[in-house]
Amino acid sequence: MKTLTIEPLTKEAFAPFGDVIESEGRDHFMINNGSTQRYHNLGEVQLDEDGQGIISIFRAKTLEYPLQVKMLERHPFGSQSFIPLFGHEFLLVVAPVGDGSLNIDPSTVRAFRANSRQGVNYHRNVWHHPIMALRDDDEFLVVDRTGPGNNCDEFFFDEAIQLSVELD
Ligand SMILES: NC(=O)N[C@@H](O)C(=O)O
Ligand code: NI
Repeated sequence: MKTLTIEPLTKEAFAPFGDVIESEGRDHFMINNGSTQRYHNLGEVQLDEDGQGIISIFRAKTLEYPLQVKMLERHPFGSQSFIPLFGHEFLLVVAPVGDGSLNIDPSTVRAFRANSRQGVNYHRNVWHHPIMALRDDDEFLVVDRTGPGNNCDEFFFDEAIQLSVELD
């Protein structure tokens, strides 16, 4: 069974999948008469012409680890971001957009661990596992798309991929 190695989340490593939302090491400029640093345009909100951007909160239970990754999903009509509200680390499993077909090469699947000050923004059609909290009832601010059409494709692997992780 393929086992994923969990990589630390960095802007560079995650670039094929989307944006890392963080202030550490990022450019900023002063606003509000010098009282506030603006870390500008950290992520791109992507929408189709019929979509509407919305803000939600996800309260997530932890999954059973080690996790058998059986499926990934993608959102063809818009990006989806997850920003932790309680400052806890969380896990990501992703795969690149590929050729656009409803298929994922298991060798392209990667896992990342977000530190306590990072969020992510999955770009349109980037394959990802549904939110994987590492604390029960953890909460995430979610910016994504609502509108007509089915905005969630799922792909199930012939053989599950193992994700082992040390819980806090
Ligand atoms: N289904 C839903 O809104 N959540 C997923 O897209 C997810 O990535 O957690
Ligand atoms: Ni999603």
